[in-house]
Amino acid sequence: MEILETAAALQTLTETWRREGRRIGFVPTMGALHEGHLQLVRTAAAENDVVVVSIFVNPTQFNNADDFKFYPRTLESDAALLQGTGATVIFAPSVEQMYPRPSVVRFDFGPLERVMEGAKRPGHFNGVATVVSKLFHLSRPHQAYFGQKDWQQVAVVQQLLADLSFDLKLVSCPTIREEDGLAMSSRNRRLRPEARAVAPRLYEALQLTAAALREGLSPGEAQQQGAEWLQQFPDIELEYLEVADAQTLQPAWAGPSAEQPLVICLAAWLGGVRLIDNVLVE
Ligand SMILES: Nc1ncnc2c1ncn2[C@@H]1O[C@H](COP(=O)(O)OP(=O)(O)OP(=O)(O)O)[C@@H](O)[C@H]1O
Ligand SMILES: CC(C)(CO)[C@@H](O)C(=O)[O-]
Ligand code: BAL
Repeated sequence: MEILETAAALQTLTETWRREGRRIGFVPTMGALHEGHLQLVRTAAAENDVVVVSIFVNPTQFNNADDFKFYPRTLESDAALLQGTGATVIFAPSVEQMYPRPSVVRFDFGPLERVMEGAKRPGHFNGVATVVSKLFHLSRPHQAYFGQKDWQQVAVVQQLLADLSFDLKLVSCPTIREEDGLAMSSRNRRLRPEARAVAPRLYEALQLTAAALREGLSPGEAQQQGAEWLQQFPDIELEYLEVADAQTLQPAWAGPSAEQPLVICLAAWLGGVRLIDNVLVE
C-alpha cells in the first residue's frame, strides 16, 4: 500500500483510475486510526474497486490551538493498521500541500452550523467543508464514507454535496464502540485513567435520555434529565446535551415519530479532552 504525499501524485492516480472505469471509495480521516476508521475502510473496500484513505490533521477546522497541537499523529502505525483492510493508497499530505496559500473562501451552513459543534467550535465546519472539498477534488470518489459519531458533520457534508453539485454519494456508517459503550475516538488515547474510567457514562447518559423520550417525556425534560444525571460525575464537564431533529439538527419540540426521528448529541470535557457522541431515536 503506497503512501502519497503530494496532491499532484494523488490527482494523477485517481485520473488514471477514472479513465480505467474503476469505482473509487474515499475515507477521509485525521489519523490515529482505530477500529471505527478501519470499519469505514472495510465497507469502502467492499463497495468499490479501489480505496483512498486520507490522513491529514486539518488545521483550519481547529478552533483550539492546544487541541491541534496535541492531536495524536501516528502515521507509521496507521499504515500498519490499514494493511489487510482493503485500502489501496494512503494520502498523507503536508499542510503546505493542502494549503499552498491561505484559503479565503468561507462556507456558511446557516442554521445547520448555528447549533452544537458549529456553535461551540466557531469556524469548525468552514474548515471541514474546505478540506473535504479539496480532498474530494483530488481523490475523485464515487462514494465517500463518514462515521455517524460525527452526526452534524454528516449533515453538513450532505449540504455541501448538494450546494456544490459534487457528483458522489455520501455513505454514513454506524458508530463503533468499545465494549463498555464508549464511542471509539482518536482523542480517547489522550484520556488519563480516571477520565477513561468514567467516559462510558457519556453513552449511558445518551441512552437514559433516549429511554426518557420513549417513555413520553418531552425533549426538554429528557434533555434535562440526561444532563442532571451526568452531574454526579465530577470528572465530566458537560458542554451540551441536546435533543434535536435528526435531519435539520434544530432543537426538537416534540418526541420522536416516523416523520421526525430525533438525535441526542453531547459534547463533554474529561480532564482537558473533549469528546462527542450521539444516539438516534426513531
Ligand atoms: N467510533 C467511530 N465509529 C465510526 N466512525 C468513526 C468513529 N470515530 C470516528 N469515525 C469517523 O472516522 C472519520 C474520521 O474521523 P477522525 O479522524 O476525526 O476520528 P475520530 O476518532 O473522530 O477523532 P476525534 O473524534 O478524536 O477527532 C469521520 O468520518 C468520523 O466520523
Ligand atoms: C472529515 C475530516 C477528515 C476532515 O478533516 C474530519 O473532520 C474528521 O476526521 O471527521
Ligand atoms: N471527527 C471530527 C474532527 C474534529 O474533531 O475536528
